[in-house]
Amino acid sequence: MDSTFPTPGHLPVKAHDPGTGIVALGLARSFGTVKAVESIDFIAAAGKVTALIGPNGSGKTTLLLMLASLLRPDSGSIRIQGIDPEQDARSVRAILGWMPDTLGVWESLTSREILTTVGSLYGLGKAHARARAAELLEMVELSVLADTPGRVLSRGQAQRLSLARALINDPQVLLLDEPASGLDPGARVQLRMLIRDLAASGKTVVISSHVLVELDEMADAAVFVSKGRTVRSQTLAEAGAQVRGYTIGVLDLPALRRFLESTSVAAVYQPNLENVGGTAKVKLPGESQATELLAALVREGVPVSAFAPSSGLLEETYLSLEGGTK
Ligand SMILES: Nc1ncnc2c1ncn2[C@@H]1O[C@H](COP(=O)(O)OP(=O)(O)OP(=O)(O)O)[C@@H](O)[C@H]1O
Repeated sequence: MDSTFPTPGHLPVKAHDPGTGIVALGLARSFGTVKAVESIDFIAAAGKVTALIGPNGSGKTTLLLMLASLLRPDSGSIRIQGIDPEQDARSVRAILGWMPDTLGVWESLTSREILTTVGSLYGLGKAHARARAAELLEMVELSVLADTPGRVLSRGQAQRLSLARALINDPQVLLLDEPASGLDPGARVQLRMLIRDLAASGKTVVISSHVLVELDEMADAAVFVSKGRTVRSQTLAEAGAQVRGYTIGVLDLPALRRFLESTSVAAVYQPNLENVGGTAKVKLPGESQATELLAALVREGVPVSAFAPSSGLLEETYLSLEGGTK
């Protein structure tokens, strides 16, 4: 494929080294009369983590299934590392790791047996499959449960096994559907580090998730979908540069109000009931303006006790889109 595509920020750049990442354009897929995916463009670069974000029922899983060659699109084109899954599903599956939102575990098999079995399905020899299974069990910290049956795994443990399963063939492209769901806070931090490492090693990583704050720390770019359509693509740097709500906490609200009014910054004020302090909510055009405002407040002696974005970067975009798509 060799043409120009809309990229995050909508800059028409030469999209692609055709050998890398994912390029899906104009995708549509219906189930009977339900248009699960109506018009989705999705680009994910190699070496980056791309978030797929959208409300329930917006078509994320349907899109991932098409990218994974498990579902045929009614129309549109897909290239995974330059390969068309409709023409060559086998080659796509060989380079792809798929972590579904819920893992069907073979209940009587142990975690080790599940991984070695999947390994042999990918054509790994017995010894290689066993070694790879041991390595992955170690990586997702399931070694102690390696020989207990799948049915006794907790939801979080099953999620970790699912991730290990998705990595068995050392895939170049990883599709993760809600990977953090069911994980405790410690396991979420580990997952985040693991995903960053996988991207740093050159893999194309796609994550569908509702936990937007977590994606802020994990993703390089995001594609927002709603009602089966792509409604926005942006990099995290672009998200950081957009208008954003900030909450300023002060010990002296009248002093803050005087300062903001003198500099024509509009705000919504919320006084404390028991003292002269309170909070103000403001909209600022970007992170550098936020830095400047904070510095000016400190310089002017306004007693600031808190200064923080009112929501996460991606959450800000999500909420603005939600408002516009309802
Ligand atoms: N096999 C199917 N048969 C009929 N309708 C389907 C099928 N799969 C999905 N749909 C419908 O297509 C729409 C998109 O579903 P999809 O699962 O892709 O959304 P999603 O964004 O992944 O949702 P969630 O965030 O809740 O997981 C929904 O209205 C869903 O009911």
